[in-house]
Amino acid sequence: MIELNNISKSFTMHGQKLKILSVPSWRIEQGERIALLGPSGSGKSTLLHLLSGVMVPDEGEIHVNGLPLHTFSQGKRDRFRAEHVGYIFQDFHLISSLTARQNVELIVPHTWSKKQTKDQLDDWFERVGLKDRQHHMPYELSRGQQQRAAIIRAILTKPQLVLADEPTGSLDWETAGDVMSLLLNICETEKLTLVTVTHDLHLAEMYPTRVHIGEINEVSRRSAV
Ligand SMILES: Nc1ncnc2c1ncn2[C@@H]1O[C@H](COP(=O)(O)OP(=O)(O)OP(=O)(O)O)[C@@H](O)[C@H]1O
Repeated sequence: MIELNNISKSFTMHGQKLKILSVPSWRIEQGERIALLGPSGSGKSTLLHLLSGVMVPDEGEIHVNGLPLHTFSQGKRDRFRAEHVGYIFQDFHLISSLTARQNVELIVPHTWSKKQTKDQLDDWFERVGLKDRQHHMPYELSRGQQQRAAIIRAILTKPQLVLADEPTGSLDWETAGDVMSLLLNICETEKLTLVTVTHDLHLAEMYPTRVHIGEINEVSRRSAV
């Protein structure tokens, strides 16, 4: 379970301090799959950065399965992210000089044996429909295929939290539906907690839970009035 309490976050731009987030309380249950909606600039990505520990709140508390993320040093937050968070980006962030499989191999925990690694990767590339393309370079893959490889990279270690920021934003509508459905199915089967930022109301309909940022962020609620 993830709990946010009395969170605030401001940025200073051109000497002016601007409050972006004011979240009195938000609770995400283990295994929930949430589409996070809201207009551009309403703080959705900032909220994901707080959940992943990329940023810290100015005030307030974030607990992830009991871990007080808001008290962690940057090094401890980096380790937390590496161990407990899977991140999916709009533009995939695959390393262009490595094959799809090598990109995934990069995050295999050192505790996994060679056999466990081979079995897991064989299984996942088959499950996402990339068995025949896993040894191809990213530029040899379609955008949808690249995102499928990026999804394996995000979920392979069964992180406590999967965060996806516009994961289908650069895909055509049909591929977007397929990729979103794959991501949702994997998180349901593996019981992973998923928070996805999307602008696409149609894709958000696929999610069991939809949250408009105005429901949790008092700043964007005020600015929407
Ligand atoms: N590091 C930063 N420094 C200064 N301002 C920032 C920073 N990160 C975000 N902001 C500002 O915070 C506000 C919210 O940004 P954020 O990216 O969280 O919005 P968003 O809802 O994800 O928008 P979009 O849907 O367009 O991606 C914007 O006004 C943005 O300019």
